[in-house]
Amino acid sequence: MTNTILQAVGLTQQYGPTRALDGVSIAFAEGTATAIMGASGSGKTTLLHALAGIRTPDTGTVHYAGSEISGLSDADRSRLRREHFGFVFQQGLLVPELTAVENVALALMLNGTPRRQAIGPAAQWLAALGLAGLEDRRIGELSGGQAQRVAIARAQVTGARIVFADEPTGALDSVTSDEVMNALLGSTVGRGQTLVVVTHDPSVAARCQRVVTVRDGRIVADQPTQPAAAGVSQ
Ligand SMILES: Nc1ncnc2c1ncn2[C@@H]1O[C@H](COP(=O)(O)OP(=O)(O)OP(=O)(O)O)[C@@H](O)[C@H]1O
Repeated sequence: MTNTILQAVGLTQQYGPTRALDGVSIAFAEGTATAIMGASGSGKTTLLHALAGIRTPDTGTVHYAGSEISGLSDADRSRLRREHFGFVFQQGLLVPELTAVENVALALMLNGTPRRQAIGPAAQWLAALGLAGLEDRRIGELSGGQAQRVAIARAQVTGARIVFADEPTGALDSVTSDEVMNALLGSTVGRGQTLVVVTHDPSVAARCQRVVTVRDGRIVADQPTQPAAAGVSQ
């Protein structure tokens, strides 16, 4: 029996005349990778933000590891996000003035870890993602795929139990996209953690165990992928 780590019930979100979420209920089993697909404007990012506690929906609840997060104060939700969740976006939102290892260490430092204790684990994560030797490069001195792997290391260094990714391969060519997905899957579901990834790319979705399709703020399909297609390779 798999554990449900995240569960949303009845999420709605209205932006003026636009119903971005229209009664979405969904649960995620721990240790699985789920792709969220759908046309532009269908509500994918709004759903991801509601699930991750970035934004409180108008109505509905989100439970993480059995506790309701939708009712937490902003400060408590921020702490929960920093300590339990990791984020990877299309543009990695890395700090260009800092080096690769400093960007990763920053996630730990924001949680109160002193810099000298943060650098070691940050360097270990970079090495695990194939970036040994590039620790002291600034972000502008890395390729797009390398920078996304720095973002994955930053999302994971705090021990995040769920990684939320929004178009993590959107700016990459197909070979680099595949490498980044290998890194993302290997560092999450490959270690028993959970991945929720918004993507337009069917080849990214095919690497996940489950594909959820959103249209007009509703889930219109929720299906497992072919077992042969899904999978984790390092
Ligand atoms: N802050 C906002 N204010 C007003 N409308 C918004 C806001 N955020 C999103 N919307 C609208 O809500 C709908 C859903 O947006 P959302 O970003 O969730 O879609 P999406 O499926 O992620 O799209 P894309 O694939 O283009 O990123 C869209 O019609 C969008 O214009």
